Amino acid sequence: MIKRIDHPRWRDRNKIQTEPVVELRGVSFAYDDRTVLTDIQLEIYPHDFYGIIGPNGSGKSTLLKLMLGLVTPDAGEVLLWGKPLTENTNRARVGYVPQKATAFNASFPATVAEVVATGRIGRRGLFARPNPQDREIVADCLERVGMADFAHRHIGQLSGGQQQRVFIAQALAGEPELLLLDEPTVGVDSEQQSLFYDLMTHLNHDLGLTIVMVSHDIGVVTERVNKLACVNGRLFYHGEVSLFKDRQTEILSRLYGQVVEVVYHHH
Ligand SMILES: Nc1ncnc2c1ncn2[C@@H]1O[C@H](COP(=O)(O)OP(=O)(O)OP(=O)(O)O)[C@@H](O)[C@H]1O
Repeated sequence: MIKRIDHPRWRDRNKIQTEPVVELRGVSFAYDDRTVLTDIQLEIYPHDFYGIIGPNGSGKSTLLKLMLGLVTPDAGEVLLWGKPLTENTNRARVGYVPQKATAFNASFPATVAEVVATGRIGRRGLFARPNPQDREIVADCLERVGMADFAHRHIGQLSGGQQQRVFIAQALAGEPELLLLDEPTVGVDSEQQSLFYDLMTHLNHDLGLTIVMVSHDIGVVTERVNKLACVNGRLFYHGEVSLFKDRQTEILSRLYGQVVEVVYHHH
């Protein structure tokens, strides 16, 4: 699975990448008549590890859904790799781990390997039988997330943190170049959380995967991502984390409407 991602254009990290992977141009969106996002303008570039933070109900998940084409903007445009989403034939290049993916019924009748194999559907079609290459990719993705030993266990019998790794493997099985994750560390203990971020850093640095992640935990996120969007109906900040940190108190108090103390976890 790495071969396709590990293309020379991904390897040369010093080369200036001019085309954003994701671009939102003046995007507004309402559920029925309730406006959730207004005039969102942002670009996400190859190799970005991009965090999205904001209060509850501020439109973070909706922002990801716009990038995925699960909802369509009322105004403005969403582009992936320079093409409007409506014309995009490359959705298979995007991996998605939705919110609460880990709230799994313990009796769900599927093994870890079967769940990860469903991540191949975008590549080989719904009814095609898995071939040896599919099986190799599934095994490789489980290995990558440290879950190879659990391949034949039932998904419902795993802990939240283990299930989370399986769903990341499922997304990776589609060989994405862009990985979108919605609150992936909710309900995961701090040790698993740290391992999760190590895995994301590995995928981002070593495989050149572009990662966009919604999170509540400002302290951890700002230690790990390189770019950040602060959203609450509109964008309050969008850009380098280093520049965010210089103005963090002011940005966060505008974003949350109160003074916010950021807790940093040191491991
Ligand atoms: N399918 C839907 N239909 C109607 N309203 C919705 C729908 N999905 C979300 N909303 C509303 O839109 C607003 C933004 O929701 P969204 O899930 O994008 O926020 P969020 O920042 O991800 O929230 P949280 O941090 O609580 O997960 C919320 O007020 C929510 O209640």
